Amino acid sequence: MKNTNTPFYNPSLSYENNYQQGPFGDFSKPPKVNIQVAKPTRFLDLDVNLPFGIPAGPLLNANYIKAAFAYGFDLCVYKTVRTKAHKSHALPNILSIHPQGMLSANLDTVLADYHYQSPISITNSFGVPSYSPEIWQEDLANAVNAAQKGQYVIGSFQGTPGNSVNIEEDYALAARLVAETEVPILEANLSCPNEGVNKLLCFDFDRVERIAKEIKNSVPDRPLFLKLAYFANDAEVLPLLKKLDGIVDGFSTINTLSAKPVDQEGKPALGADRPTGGVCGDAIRWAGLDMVKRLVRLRNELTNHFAIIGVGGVCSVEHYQEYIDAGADAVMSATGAMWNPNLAFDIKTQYS
Ligand SMILES: Cc1cc2nc3c(=O)[nH]c(=O)nc-3n(C[C@H](O)[C@H](O)[C@H](O)COP(=O)(O)O)c2cc1C
Repeated sequence: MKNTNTPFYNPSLSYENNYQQGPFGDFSKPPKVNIQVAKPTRFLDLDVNLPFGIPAGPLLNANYIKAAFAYGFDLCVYKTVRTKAHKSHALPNILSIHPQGMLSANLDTVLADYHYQSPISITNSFGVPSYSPEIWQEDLANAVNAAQKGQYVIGSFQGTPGNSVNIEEDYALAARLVAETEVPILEANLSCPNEGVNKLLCFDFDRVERIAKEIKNSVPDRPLFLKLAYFANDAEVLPLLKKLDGIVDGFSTINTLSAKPVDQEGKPALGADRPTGGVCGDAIRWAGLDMVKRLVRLRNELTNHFAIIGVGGVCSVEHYQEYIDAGADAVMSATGAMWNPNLAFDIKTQYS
């Protein structure tokens, strides 16, 4: 294990301070190089320089998106927004975790602390904060304008119980507000808890179908991705894919695997009120790859045409290649990119 670079998001500062002061490390200054790939790749019906980028979360605002574009990340997801302002959880929001071997999808207990080491795995716990639309719409439009040739912003959003008459309408409203910024691609985050049920929204297939239809009715002219959690086998996700055929344009997967982060004494490391946290980074790559292979297999079986964005544990050129070999149309890295802002350039060096 070795120590890591300065991450572009500072885990020891609050979300608000990161929003105001970041990005940090290399992302706070222009890159020393500019590596281009020889030929663009088709993604949806767009030409993208390299189908690689940063998924929803670490790119908090236009300043982060601009830095990510400058560092060659060509698909940049603007952090998930809501229809009303929503506060972040208090610190800690990010802790390093040290799983013994591979993390399972069954709520493992893992040691969590502040020793960030490579290969990097973390737990993140923010509660999907958002500023109000008055603030994020202008900023997102600014981010969209920063894209250079072959680069695209994806606007991530989610509905919030209580913000509209029902959750379906709130997703549709959020989609409309995001689309007003001229963002070219939409992504609905469904890997959030379902109302009143101890399960994620993406496991409630009827509701997901209703949400996807409402969004499409509301914004018919923009490609729509759904962000999915990990499904452990083909049979579990097959009915969802059947319901969504022809409604959505693609899936981005995975979000995080849940775990119980604990300190040296075995107490909840995120605080007594947060016994579980989402794990991302190296420890979940197996699950992201498993999901991509599953979706590729089922896409072939169903003769569907959805696009797949592979996410989870991408920390190196080899990991990017593993996802492409598995059949992903595009690949993204959150944790890996946070601790290695030159990751897109590393990959482009191999492909140029
Ligand atoms: C700091 C941080 C914040 C995140 N916030 C969000 C979010 O707001 N919406 C979302 O859909 N996913 C969010 N995620 C999950 C990532 O998009 C991604 O699915 C997950 O981190 C797995 O990728 P990784 O292993 O490359 O980190 C967040 C991840 C991190 C590290």
